[in-house]
Amino acid sequence: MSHAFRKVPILDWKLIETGHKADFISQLRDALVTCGFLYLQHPPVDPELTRRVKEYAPKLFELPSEKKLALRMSNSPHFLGYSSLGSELTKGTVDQREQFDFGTQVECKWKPGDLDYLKLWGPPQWPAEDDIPGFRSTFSAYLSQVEALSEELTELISEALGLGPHALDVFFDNPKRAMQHRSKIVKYPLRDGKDQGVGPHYDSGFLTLLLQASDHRGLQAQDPLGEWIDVPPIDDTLVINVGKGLEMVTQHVAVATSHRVISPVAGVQSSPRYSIPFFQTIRQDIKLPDFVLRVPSDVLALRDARGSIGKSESVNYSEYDREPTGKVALIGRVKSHPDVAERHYPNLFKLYFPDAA
Ligand SMILES: O=C(O)CCC(=O)C(=O)O
Ligand SMILES: [Fe+2]
Repeated sequence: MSHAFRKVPILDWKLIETGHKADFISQLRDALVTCGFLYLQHPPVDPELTRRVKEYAPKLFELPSEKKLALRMSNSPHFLGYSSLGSELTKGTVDQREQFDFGTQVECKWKPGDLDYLKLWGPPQWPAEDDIPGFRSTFSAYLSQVEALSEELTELISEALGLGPHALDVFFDNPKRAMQHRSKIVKYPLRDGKDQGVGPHYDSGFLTLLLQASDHRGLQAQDPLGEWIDVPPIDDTLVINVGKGLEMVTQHVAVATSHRVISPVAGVQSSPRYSIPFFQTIRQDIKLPDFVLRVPSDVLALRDARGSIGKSESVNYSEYDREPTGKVALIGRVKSHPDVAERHYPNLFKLYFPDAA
């Protein structure tokens, strides 16, 4: 028997800042087990920085088309850059969104002869400073604060699972800041019908920290009974959700939840929706089944009391069973962005799109 969650829980970071960590951890455990989604209210990210990042989002898409296309993702073996409307697939269906993929700043370590997935991390394509003054430094400062928050959250999650605060360190490189986390700025334009902004999917890594950058509904999470639950924007919050990687290493105690975005409807809404997810990545070189955590039995009992998770139509990440995490991430990118794959990973492109001309 599974339980519906109906509403996404709201956790207040002020509990951490005012010495109520135990309460926060207990609410966190509950959210991880039952929902896999939560709002984090009053996150430790400078509100002024968040405000400026939100303000930049529409401006980025107002750049002239030729400037956007000069940053097209197919320039980049790292799958970083601009994707025009309709160029991305979720489970074979076109998503109605336009986006810029960025990441924390790293150099590409790949050299000829290395494994192909090592090419996945590398420098983002930034717009020219003159075209959008202050954007790069503002967004980089935001990413750095969200990255720090993601690190704090992984420690709290570890404690919520009854493990020491450092039990999840094994999933990150040392130093952590040598890793590339990804983030993107997404625009969902107005559509005429009930269009797929982004189709039902799970996130692949550990945690996603999402800033809803405009006042639109549209994001929905699927509860275990298959119902789509609204996750509307709430002021001064980030939406945090569990990815398939975290679910797997916690023996499915923390649950990855399928989610989607319905496009804003012309006539009902008057402007596009914007959002800014930050995807926390994990070390590229390990196979997750080799690193499953020894979660204590009282916490496993919470999972068992929750019951099984309903099957859904979402994209899944069965490759985790046999491939290192870096390869799983690369395969995910190949499936979503075939044009980039065709240019930079022709063998994988042929494997996943055998019918392409
Ligand atoms: O735009 C959103 O609110 C969610 C986007 C999302 O789920 C994703 O890009 O993985
Ligand atoms: Fe997602």
